[in-house]
Amino acid sequence: MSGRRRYDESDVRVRPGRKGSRPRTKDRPAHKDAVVGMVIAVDRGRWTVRLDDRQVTAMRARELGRTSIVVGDRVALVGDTSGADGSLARIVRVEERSSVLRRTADDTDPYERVVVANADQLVIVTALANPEPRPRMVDRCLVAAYDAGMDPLLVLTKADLRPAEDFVGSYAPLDVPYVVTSVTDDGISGIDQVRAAVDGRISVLVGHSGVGKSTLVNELVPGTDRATGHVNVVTGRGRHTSTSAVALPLAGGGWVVDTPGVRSFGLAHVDPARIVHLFPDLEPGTADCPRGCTHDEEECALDAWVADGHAGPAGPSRLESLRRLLRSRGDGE
Ligand SMILES: Nc1nc2c(ncn2[C@@H]2O[C@H](COP(=O)(O)OP(=O)(O)OP(=O)(O)O)[C@@H](O)[C@H]2O)c(=O)[nH]1
Ligand SMILES: [Zn+2]
Repeated sequence: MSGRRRYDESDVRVRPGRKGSRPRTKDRPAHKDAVVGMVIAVDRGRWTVRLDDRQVTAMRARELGRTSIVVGDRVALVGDTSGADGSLARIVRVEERSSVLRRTADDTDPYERVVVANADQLVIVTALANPEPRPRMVDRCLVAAYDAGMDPLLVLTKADLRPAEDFVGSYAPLDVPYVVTSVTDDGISGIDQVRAAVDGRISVLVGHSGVGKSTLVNELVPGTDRATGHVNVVTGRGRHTSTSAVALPLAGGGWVVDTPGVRSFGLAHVDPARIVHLFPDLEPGTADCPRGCTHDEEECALDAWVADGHAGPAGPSRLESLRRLLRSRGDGE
């Protein structure tokens, strides 16, 4: 069954069927006349695809089997690609992905699934107060971003309620870029910095309810009202779309992908070595670790290495940050 294994781009290209149960079409057409666009919304077996000058509703061609096609995917379309009311195109190919962001499995769905493809930045929105920041959630997002090959950006909202210093301080050893925002009488202070950071890129926004994500999105994407289900902007359908990821066009080029239904990311597959690799100042210190060291255990050689000053004065706080990220994989928050 398709659900037993994780699909990736190589599956998309070479294995159209399910585990060989479906005979591969000998004459699989090259689809030279296909047009390529980006998936901006997915809703009940229909994909909304943005082409240069129009938006097209499409279905998945049978030859693709149950291949996952998600927001951000670049897909080739054939058939009626006019985008006219009631028209339906066929997705016949999914282009190779440059990044995949996975959400974690939940009780009803034991498999990790790709939620967004080809995004290059993960914007982690956290309120400085009301609701209280959740550092462990932020840590998990950071690991997910690094693992997906995406740049992280912290957006710290509601600075009018609490200064950002303490929170920023706890991330200083990680050197994560951040922007501080607050709603004022003249609009949102800090929004220009956010805009500059997302300009021309594909950014995925994550954050818990109430942190001010909609406030930011409404400001970044004029004409979007996330609270009312952004009906007109994307799918032309109703509110239910707001539980799945959706890509919204930025005025200055690029996209923000809102992920209302995504609470957590799958990190179980992340190899500790990949996290250590993000700490080039500490990495050489693992040479003396026992085989299979988790780097969060008594035998870990990093403690002595840092104590000997090899990682400089920032060593201890860097090691603490590394361990925090390593532990965040098991949090499941
Ligand atoms: N004091 C203060 N309040 C803010 C700020 N930004 C947003 N809010 C308020 O916080 C509340 C939640 O904002 P939303 O933008 O709806 O938050 P959200 O993250 O989209 O939350 P959901 O819609 O539940 O997903 C609203 O009452 C906003 O007016 C801010 O910078 N300062
Ligand atoms: Zn170790």
